Amino acid sequence: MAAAIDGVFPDTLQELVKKSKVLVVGAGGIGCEVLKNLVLSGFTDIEIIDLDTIDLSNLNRQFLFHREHVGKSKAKVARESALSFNPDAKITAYHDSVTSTDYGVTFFKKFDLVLSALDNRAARNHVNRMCLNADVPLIESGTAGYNGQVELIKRGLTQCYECTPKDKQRSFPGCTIRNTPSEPIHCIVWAKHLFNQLFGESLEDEDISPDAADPDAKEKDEAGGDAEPKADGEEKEKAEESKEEKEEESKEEKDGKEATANGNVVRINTRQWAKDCNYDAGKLFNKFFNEDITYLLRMSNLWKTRKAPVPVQWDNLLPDGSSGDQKDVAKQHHKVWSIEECGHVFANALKELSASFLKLEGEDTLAWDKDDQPAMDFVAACANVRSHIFNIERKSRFEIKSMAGNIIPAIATTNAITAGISVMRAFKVLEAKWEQCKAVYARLRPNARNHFLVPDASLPGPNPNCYVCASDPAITLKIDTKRLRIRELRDEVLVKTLNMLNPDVTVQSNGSILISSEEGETECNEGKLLSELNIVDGVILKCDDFFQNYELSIIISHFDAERDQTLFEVVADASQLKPKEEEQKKEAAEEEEKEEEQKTAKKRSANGEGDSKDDGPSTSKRSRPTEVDDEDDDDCLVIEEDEDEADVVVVATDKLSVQSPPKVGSKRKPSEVIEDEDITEILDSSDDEPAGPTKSKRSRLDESLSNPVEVISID
Ligand SMILES: Nc1ncnc2c1ncn2[C@@H]1O[C@H](COP(=O)(O)OP(=O)(O)OP(=O)(O)O)[C@@H](O)[C@H]1O
Ligand SMILES: [Zn+2]
Repeated sequence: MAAAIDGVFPDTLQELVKKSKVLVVGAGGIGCEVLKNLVLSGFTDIEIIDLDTIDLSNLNRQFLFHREHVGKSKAKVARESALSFNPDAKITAYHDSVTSTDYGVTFFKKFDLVLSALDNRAARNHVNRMCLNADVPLIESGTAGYNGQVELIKRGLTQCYECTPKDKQRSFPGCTIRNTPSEPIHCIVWAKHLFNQLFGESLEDEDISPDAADPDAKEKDEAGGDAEPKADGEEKEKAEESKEEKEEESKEEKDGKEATANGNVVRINTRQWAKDCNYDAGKLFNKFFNEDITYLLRMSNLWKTRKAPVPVQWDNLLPDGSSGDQKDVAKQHHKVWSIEECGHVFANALKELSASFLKLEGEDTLAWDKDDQPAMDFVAACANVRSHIFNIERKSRFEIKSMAGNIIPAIATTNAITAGISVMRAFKVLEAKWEQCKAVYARLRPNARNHFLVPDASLPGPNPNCYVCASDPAITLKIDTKRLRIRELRDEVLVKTLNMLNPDVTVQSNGSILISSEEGETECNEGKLLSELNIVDGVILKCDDFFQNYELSIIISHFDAERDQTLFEVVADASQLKPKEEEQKKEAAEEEEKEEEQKTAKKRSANGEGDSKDDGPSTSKRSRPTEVDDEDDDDCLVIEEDEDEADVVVVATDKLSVQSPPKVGSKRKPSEVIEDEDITEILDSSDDEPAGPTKSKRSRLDESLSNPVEVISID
């Protein structure tokens, strides 16, 4: 405990360190380093939480763990190892998710400071909300490869984690994944879904079979609208059949289809069907890569402007029933496997996965994990076969692993530097030297002043429009109310996008309950479209997450989504949604301006002055502080705070505003629930917009909404 030695720290800081209670969230790459630093700095009252167990692949950078710890709780082993630095420290470890209801606001209030070392946005958002509620300073950190970032979040003083919109996580529409992939990632996502359909948690919106209701597959009439497909041939039949099926089956598991002798289609569950086939590699391969592709080819409209896929047959691929014993192929991680090799890998992985799956005896499912060899082999092989079929470049297993896991390789040094900065920031927080707690960015290349660590120029204050930390948060939800269902509003919008845990939603105008956090209370609403319940343009919803002590108003703004468009978009700052008239005026003014510019440019080029530079439209959107331009960096060898980071680029910030105290939880009692009949009655009484049938027959939620592909970012 070097820092506890007299003279290392000023006495006051030494005292503060000794008597502070801190929480570390995450015991991975950064968390292990943070814990070690805290203990070595003299902190003696620490709690640490991590939901995971130690994986072999963690050992190259998580130095509190060793080979014998593989499979054990990260938090618990981290605690044991850290105690070896100071056996007198009191460290409590929780092998649990920080989002569990066991760790509510009261739990967070115990701490003087929270240091988060997480790897995903959902958990970060949650910790952010808990710290705001408990009014505990949070030091938030993250790394991505050589880039690292540490920032302080303190209620009323700084931006919170959700004050600035984050880059959209990359996601793909369902019909692109199921019908018209054009990039390797589309095939990788499809292969992961296939894994889940066979062995994992099978989600309806991860269906891998062709989507016959794809609007692109329909004929367009002269006006450009949707027309029914041609009445002749199987195509129509299939589309009709699928339409009906989709309408009737929405919930239950589905997928496999087999034609009986009399031409009827018997629906069977893909998972069950695969089991019934004894996981015969040839049969499964032919279904996914031959029959389903042949079916897709019948949707001829899809291939008018695209290159048509070419089905692959197992027997042509691996003649003579070749069993696929080439085990070593799968070990060639950097090689791009041939299609035959993919076939071998597929067969071997299928054998292993099905054996593991059957051992579970229907009680559980397998979880896809990039570090699980057969699971990764399976996805790599299937993704490549599909890529081959759609004439997309194939990738090596190594590349696919990185794309499937969205991995930017973790760099131990960056983690160590970032954790070091986190703990140095912790000292400043304890001393309440807030101005010295500016965010710091670690970067690969030195800036013009030869610095690798660059602090922000200022401590950005809270965004008054933030939908989390503002005193009365509200968002506008642009949403296709004719295609999105209440269940999707809850799961995709409120939980996945707005990060609530278990929301209650009421309609502001009449208090009717749309979504209840009590199980079963509003089940009858779940399958209904928003528009069916008169949740249409202009309606305001009140959302309340009791556990997060979080209330949010949602203003519904309806739009008709196009085929490849996601069905909703959260607009945190309502001023971005200009009234239509104003928008038109603005567009007209811009148009005029453009014409004017063009005229000037023409004149200039006529005068030999060259083209004018188009700087593109300006945006008033605030962005998260990003790394500063090299030329703009100032003396900032970090940590020893320089007060004069003068010409560092400053991201527009709002003035500090004092937060209102956290709201007292006001859990609604079940007795206040309005029965379904009431809802129907109230909703029917509104004539804002008729609850007409949906335009598109697709009943599925776009892939993009249901399975955002996470991209690790350091924000
Ligand atoms: N909700 C959560 N509650 C508690 N811990 C969490 C939660 N979400 C993520 N974590 C933990 O945060 C840590 C982040 O560490 P890190 O980024 O090094 O990830 P990793 O899983 O150890 O490594 P990699 O993802 O590169 O294999 C992980 O140990 C992870 O288990
Ligand atoms: Zn905020």
